Amino acid sequence: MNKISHETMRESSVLRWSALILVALTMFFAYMFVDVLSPLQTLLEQQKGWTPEVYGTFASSEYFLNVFVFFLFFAGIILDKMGIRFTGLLSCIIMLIGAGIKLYAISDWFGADNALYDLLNSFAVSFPPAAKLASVGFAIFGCGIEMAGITVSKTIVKWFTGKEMALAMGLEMAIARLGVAVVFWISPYFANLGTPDVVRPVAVCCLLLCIGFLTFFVYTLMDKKLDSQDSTLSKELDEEPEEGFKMSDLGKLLTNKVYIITALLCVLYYAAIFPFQKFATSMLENRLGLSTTDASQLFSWFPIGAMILTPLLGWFLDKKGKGATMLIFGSILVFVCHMTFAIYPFVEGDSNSLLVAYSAIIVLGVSFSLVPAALWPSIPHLVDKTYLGSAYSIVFLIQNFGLWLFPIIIGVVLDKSNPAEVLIANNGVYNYTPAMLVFASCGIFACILGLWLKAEDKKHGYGLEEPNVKS
Ligand SMILES: NCCCC[C@H](N)C(=O)NCC(=O)O
Repeated sequence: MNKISHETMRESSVLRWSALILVALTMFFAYMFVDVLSPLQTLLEQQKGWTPEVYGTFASSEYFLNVFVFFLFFAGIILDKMGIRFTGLLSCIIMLIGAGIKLYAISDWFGADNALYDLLNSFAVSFPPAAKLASVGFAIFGCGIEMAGITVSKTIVKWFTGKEMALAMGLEMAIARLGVAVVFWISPYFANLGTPDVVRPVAVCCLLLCIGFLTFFVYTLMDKKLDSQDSTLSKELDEEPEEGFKMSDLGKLLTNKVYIITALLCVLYYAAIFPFQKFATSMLENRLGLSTTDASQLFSWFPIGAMILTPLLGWFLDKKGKGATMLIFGSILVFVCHMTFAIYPFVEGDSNSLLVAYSAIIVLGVSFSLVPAALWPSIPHLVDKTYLGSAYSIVFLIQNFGLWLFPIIIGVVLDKSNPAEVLIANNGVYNYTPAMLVFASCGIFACILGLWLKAEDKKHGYGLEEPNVKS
């Protein structure tokens, strides 16, 4: 009898980690694009007249189509039906189209003599036409990045199941966080290179997105080879092919209590992170009296902290487990950080105030390592792998609802808590306390859900507290 070799590309650690780096680079450039305007809120207000409410609505548009046209739901089905290569490339193309529209919208080419400009100027006049078109572009881009996100999660499960899965997910997120940190440095730099201008950094990030497309393309060559090795192996072992996604699987997902608790924890936790990221620079400018560049560089320690710790915590989860406990601690820390920014009596130019702000940002970075490192590798413990793509897409869909809603809520809270006369009396300095209390409350609710999840895991043994690597 012939001896069957079980060796595939995933057994080579060099190839496995190379695959990870290629897809992680795609996410690196995508995350850079997401936050390219985040450090420039003040410049957008000065140059383009985008008030906090306009800016908040624009920031939330990234998630609009995913939530209200259910794009993420379809993305999950496309991923489970069409596979990683098709879905990944499609997501890159969608990101490029959306990014191009956003760039055009904020550029000088889109001006008053343009028919589309006039059309967009004919309704909701308090929302500038450039912000409207930029929001459309960002909404399209948002479909692409979320589709890429679920594709990359499934890719990691494909290459790393039974191996260093949490470490790989942690490393992928660390590379994405590096993208955010980098953009918080380079965006104000490019904006201020010459006459201050918001278009320059966006153009640079559009170019970088093209590199992300290329790295994913190279990955598809590896993916194709792995699929052919897997199908040869299945034939030799006489295994039944996998059935793939069925509509009935959706019912199974939505009635899976522990999966729904995880999704709700995800929406509340991330609502306190990504929407905060959009307002953080401006919050630090207003609370500490910092310049845009200083505020942006201070905030960049948040993704840097998360970048350093996420892979370490992923490694810890692989070896020691304790995933549900990590979710609880991470939620407590997000609360601590936001409460600090809500109530600490910061004084402009005071070194203690600066120390407190740095500490709170680092605490947030630690939190943002604990939760993602534990959350995403927990999904394969809770659902069947035949509909894993859809499982990730539904969690992202629920999460996206929060990510859409919260920038709008925060924009409105900021406008309402800073009426024009108060703002003038405060020399244009915004009061951020009510907005930060909204973010802090998300941490409390996420913590309660974390405790519930841990109790369910203890009762039913999903393995959330178990290590991933089976020795
Ligand atoms: N603005 C980028 C949002 C990406 C959200 C994505 N659904 C996600 O949660 N990714 C995992 C992470 O921790 O970044």
